[in-house]
Formats: sequence, structure tokens, C-alpha cells
Amino acid sequence: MLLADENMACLEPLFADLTPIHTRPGRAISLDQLDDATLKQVHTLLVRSVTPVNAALIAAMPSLRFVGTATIGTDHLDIEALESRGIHWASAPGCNAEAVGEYVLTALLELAERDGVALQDRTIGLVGLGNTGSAVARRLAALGLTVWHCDPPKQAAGASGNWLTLDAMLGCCDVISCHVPNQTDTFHLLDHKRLAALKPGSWLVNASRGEVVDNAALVAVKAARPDLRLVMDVWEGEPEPLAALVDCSDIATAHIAGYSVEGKIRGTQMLHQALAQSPAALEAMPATPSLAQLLEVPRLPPVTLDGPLDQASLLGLCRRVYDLAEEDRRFRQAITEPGGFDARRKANLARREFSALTVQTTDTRAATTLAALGFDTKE
Ligand SMILES: NC(=O)C1=CN([C@@H]2O[C@H](COP(=O)(O)OP(=O)(O)OC[C@H]3O[C@@H](n4cnc5c(N)ncnc54)[C@H](O)[C@@H]3O)[C@@H](O)[C@H]2O)C=CC1
Ligand SMILES: O=C(O)C(=O)[C@H](O)COP(=O)(O)O
Repeated sequence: MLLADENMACLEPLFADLTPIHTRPGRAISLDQLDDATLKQVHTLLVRSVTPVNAALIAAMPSLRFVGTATIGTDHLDIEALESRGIHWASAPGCNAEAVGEYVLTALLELAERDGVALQDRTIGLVGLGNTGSAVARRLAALGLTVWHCDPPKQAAGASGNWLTLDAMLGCCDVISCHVPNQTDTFHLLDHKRLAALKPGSWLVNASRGEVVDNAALVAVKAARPDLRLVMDVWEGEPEPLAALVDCSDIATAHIAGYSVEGKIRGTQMLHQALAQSPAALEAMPATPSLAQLLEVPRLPPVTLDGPLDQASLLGLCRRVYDLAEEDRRFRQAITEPGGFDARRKANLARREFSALTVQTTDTRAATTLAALGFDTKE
């Protein structure tokens, strides 16, 4: 049997012909919420970031051969416990990187609009230059912004980048955006001392994992530094974020930076492919269908860009795809109710990527920039 998080995209088209599928809310895939009979039958387990696949859960599933997480982060998997039992596992690196890039760009445009400043004049510091950090970097570079990178493992491996140390970055960048995994050496990477060292008027974005920023310290620093602007998508203690941090954040969302229809489908596709290529493959697995074959939703209505592509018109295009300011309002309302955090996650499953919007323009330069940002363009 295949047991999966109910919020996983395309389970039916990809797996229904191969095995019985049993779905549950991700947080209910746990020892205390599954009966023994179900646990014993699970051969393939497909999860998202909210299901801790720990040693006890793994031990209770004697038939388990494959675990797939349709996420980039793997901090919820006990990989040692999986590997010691010879259970094959896979994640979905890069599946939702474009969505994170689009979220961060939209958030920065929203803040620039609110503060009446030009994003163009701000220097950006990206902490982590993997899939999501690079997706942000590409978009900001396409707009001509100065972007610095901090990724000691990549720098040490000889990769090219505009490298700065984290501490140097905090002192000279107007925007710091975090894109590192949650692991021992990144826990509270931004601690009280580093948060206090943020350049006056800085904007801090966290779309990685809540634990990367010391949330309580951030509340204290922000109380003393009203000049700071905060964009928080991830939180310590999800699904119950620190209320004081929600209150003092300028944009707050429910761990949905990486949510897009396309990203969710790519995640399940990658797991289908990984399972098919593993010794745990289900019988007679066909080739993984393409994104176009699985994408059943229509494109967004096309728009024409009248006039120049400037900060205001670009924000308008981003809002047509995804209204982040409205999501921020809904999140603040939802979070006061029990289950509100997860309700906003579920409500965000229909977001499209920029590529779903065709922008018609006769301005060749605007078309080039829009294409580099991920929009579909047409003359
Ligand atoms: N909010 C959301 O919806 C999403 C959150 N995430 C989170 O963001 C994290 C990053 O995602 P990706 O960029 O796709 O991962 P990735 O694995 O492609 O890149 C992470 C980068 O961080 C670097 N890194 C590691 N330690 C570092 C340190 N101490 N300082 C600076 N850089 C360091 C690595 O060398 C690597 O290049 C994921 O692990 C996940 O936890 C990912 C996707 C969506
Ligand atoms: O890919 C990751 O890592 C993430 O954080 C996901 O975007 C989070 O989404 P869920 O998998 O928890 O729905």
C-alpha cells in the first residue's frame, strides 16, 4: 500500500494503477494516529515537510521499502534510521525553487511599494546559493540589482559567486534573504548578535526554515529597531508561530513560499521517477508523465503591458499571479483560530508560477526582462 500526505499533487494519475493509495493529513501520519493494520501494509510512504519520519514510525512499518518527500528540505526524515534498514528514500531538490524565487521577488516589491523606495537602489545579500537562493539571485540580477552571496560550502568547492562572509554581508546589505537547510550548523545562524548587526533599515526575509533565525531574539531586536522590515514565511514551532513575531512582521505567511501548482506536481513526479529507478519500484511502473500532461488547470488570462516596465507595473504583474499582500492579511486572520496555519497552507495549493501568465508587450527590453523573471511573453 502507498500511504501519502493528502496534500500531495497528482497521486491518482501517477500511482492509482499501481497500488492502493491511502491518504491522511500530513500531521496525522504518526504512530498515535495510524492503526497497526495500516502501518503493517505500508510499502511506499510519500510525505511533505510536516510529517516527522522518525525511527519509531519507521520501526512500526515492517513492509516499508521506499520513503519519498516531495520537498527540498529533508530535516523531517531520520535518514540514518532509513538507511540502516535498507529503506530507499528520495527528496525533490529544486521542485519548488521557482516558486520561492517568485515569492521573494514579490515580497521585496511589496515592501518597496509600501516604503516608497526603489528596489533598484537596494543591495541584496543571499545566504545560501543552492536551488532556491539561485532562483532568487537570477530574478534580482535580471532587474540589475547588486547581489552578494554567502555559501561557504559552495565557495569552498570552487563555485563562482559574488562571495561575502555572512558577517560582512550583514553590515553592507540592505536586504538579507535566507536560503539554507535546517541542520546543526545553521540552527540560529541569525542569532541575537547577528540580528542586532543588521544594517540600519534592512529587510530580512526567511523562506528557508524557522530554526535558521532565532525567533525570540528577532522579536527583541525588532522592538528596539523599528527601522527593520521582516518577511517571514517560516517559523520556529510551526504550526504555532510566536504571536509576537507574526505581529511585528511586515509580511507573514504560512510556510508557502515554495507553493505552486507546478512545484507540487514536479515534487510528486520526482518521487515517481526515484521510486521507479530504485530497487523498491512497484511492478510495471510506466515512464513518469511530463508536467504538461499532468497540469490540468488553465493558464491565467493574458495581459498587455501598456507603458514601461517599472517597479509599479512589475508589482502589478506579480500580483496578477499571486497577491502576497492579500495572503498576508488572510494569514493574520487565520492564525487566531485553531488549525489556522494549516488552513492557509491548504488554501495556497492553487497558486501558479509566473510562467502561467502571458504578458503581451511591444517593448523588446521589457520582454527580455520579463522572460528572465519567468513570465511568458508575447509581442
Ligand atoms: N519556505 C518554503 O516553502 C521552502 C523552504 N525551503 C527550505 O530552504 C532550504 C534551502 O532550499 P534549496 O536552496 O533548494 O536547498 P539547496 O540544498 O539547493 O541549497 C542550500 C544551500 O545552502 C548552502 N549552505 C549550507 N550551509 C550554509 C551556511 N552555513 N551558510 C550559507 N550557506 C549554506 C549549501 O551549500 C547549499 O548551496 C531547504 O533546505 C528547505 O529547508 C525550500 C523550499 C521551499
Ligand atoms: O520543499 C521544502 O523544503 C518546503 O519547505 C516545502 O515547500 C514545504 O511544503 P510542504 O511540503 O510542507 O507542503
